[in-house]
Amino acid sequence: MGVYSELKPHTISATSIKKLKPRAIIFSGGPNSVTGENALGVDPQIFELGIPILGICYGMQLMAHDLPGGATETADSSEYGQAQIEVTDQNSRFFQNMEDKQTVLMSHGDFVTQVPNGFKVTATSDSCPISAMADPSRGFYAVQFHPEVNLTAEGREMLRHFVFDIAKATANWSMDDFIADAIADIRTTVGDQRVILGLSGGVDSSVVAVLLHRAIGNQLIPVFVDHGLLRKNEAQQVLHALGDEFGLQIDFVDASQLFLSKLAGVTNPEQKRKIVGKEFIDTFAAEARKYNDVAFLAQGTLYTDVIESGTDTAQTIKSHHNVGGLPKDLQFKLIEPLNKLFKDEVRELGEKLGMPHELVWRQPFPGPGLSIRIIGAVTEQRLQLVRDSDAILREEFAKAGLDRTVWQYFTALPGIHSVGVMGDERTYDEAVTIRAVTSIDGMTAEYAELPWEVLGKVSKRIVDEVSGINRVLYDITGKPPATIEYE
Ligand SMILES: Nc1ncnc2c1ncn2[C@@H]1O[C@H](COP(=O)(O)OP(=O)(O)OP(=O)(O)O)[C@@H](O)[C@H]1O
Ligand SMILES: O=c1[nH]c(=O)c2[nH+]cn([C@@H]3O[C@H](COP(=O)(O)O)[C@@H](O)[C@H]3O)c2[nH]1
Ligand SMILES: NC(=O)CC[C@H](N)C(=O)O
Ligand SMILES: [Mg+2]
Repeated sequence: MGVYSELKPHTISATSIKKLKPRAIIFSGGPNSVTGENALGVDPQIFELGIPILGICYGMQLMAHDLPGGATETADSSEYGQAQIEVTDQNSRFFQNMEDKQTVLMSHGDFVTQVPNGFKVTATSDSCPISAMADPSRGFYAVQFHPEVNLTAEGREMLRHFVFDIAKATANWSMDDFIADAIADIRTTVGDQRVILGLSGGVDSSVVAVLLHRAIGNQLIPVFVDHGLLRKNEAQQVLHALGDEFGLQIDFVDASQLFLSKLAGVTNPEQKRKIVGKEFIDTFAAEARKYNDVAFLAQGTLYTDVIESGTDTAQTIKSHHNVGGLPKDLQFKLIEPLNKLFKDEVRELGEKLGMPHELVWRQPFPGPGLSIRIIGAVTEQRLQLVRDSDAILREEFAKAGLDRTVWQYFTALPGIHSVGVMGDERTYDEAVTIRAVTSIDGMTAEYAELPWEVLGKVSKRIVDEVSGINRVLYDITGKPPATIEYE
């Protein structure tokens, strides 16, 4: 929204907050329970600062738990997914000028059962009678649902009401400030040393490449690793797009045999991710040894990667190879200019930096590549199945124009074998699933509604052309409760 903001841990004292002179405080959600052993609390003086507070999910439950008169309890059944709420307070500034019925994302097991003194209920639903509450006299607002995710249809508007109408913040922070600050920062940190950049051909690392190139020119060494887990023809395409066309001097390393040998027989998803993380670092280190002054490793790490990998207060959902998958004794200092941004912000940045449209809007591809799309052990043969089926899917999506509307789409091997009959012969082969989602930042996603015709064509082609696949499934789960990738 163009408002400068900072993320702080729940342990920050009211005195430290006061020194920062914030316009408002937002308490985020979290996996713990405010009534449980591992509850994360705040300094009670925070409520006396006279600063507006918005509590979201855990944040709301915390307000009800800490403020006199309120209560939070764990109910018998949880609520995960989109829900309809009804705004009951027409004068609420949080919901001003909005329809009474709102579609929101609920993701909780605890419920506020009594609003604290001074609060009133501002929205309700059958499954969550206190869906929102407010005490406008103190500037305290709270919602059980998640206005910060795109599955809450009017969430952004609600947040705007809080930020601008209630907290009276001003929008004076822009991507241009971000570019200038990031470049200045990189120059100060790096001095005259060299930086290795993990370059994947994806949006994030390409944006980092442009920022670094502007900041330190030829002190940058972009390294692109083929770990044997890339998509069909990907290595050639990346070298062509970023090397030949974009003009980067890319250091290309074929480490596929090494990665595949380390992954052999490994089935645990977290273990796979850690192996990939470590092998990447070892590969970068081997490249760094060719020069004598490389102290830094730059990566296109986004905030999503950080938060999903787990922090002091956020649970590990999956260890992204570039964060949670890094070895403990990392020999590089990290440069990660995008680690507070989300994908949509990085794309905006890419556009501002004048990067090619196809690159900026390329679908994300995870660093561990096809290894996390193969449930069970990764073998050359199974890689071939997922690689060939994915190439067919991408080709058909491009023909149908779906590559422009679907956020991410790929095939995966769920590890199911089933009986088929092909040419009068019995088969007992693997199934492949199609995953296609719409999203904005990858934090939440919905399965894409695809034309049957396209699905049918993809299914037929995969079974006809990829020997070893006899069944094609379509995954219709959102995130939450699933995630986009399979591991
Ligand atoms: N094959 C690779 N070679 C070198 N570095 C890589 C490779 N794959 C991933 N990385 C590093 O890991 C980081 C995280 O990967 P991630 O897939 O999230 O970002 P990306 O590839 O830059 O963008 P996108 O999300 O669009 O695929 C990258 O930004 C890059 O620094
Ligand atoms: O570079 C990456 N390293 C990883 O380890 C990783 N895991 C997931 N992803 C990508 O992140 C987004 C959210 O993924 P999930 O819903 O599967 O958690 C999706 O866009 C995923 O493709 C990764 N990217
Ligand atoms: N998303 C959240 O903040 C969840 C809060 C709490 N863990 C609950 O289940 O109700
Ligand atoms: Mg990638």
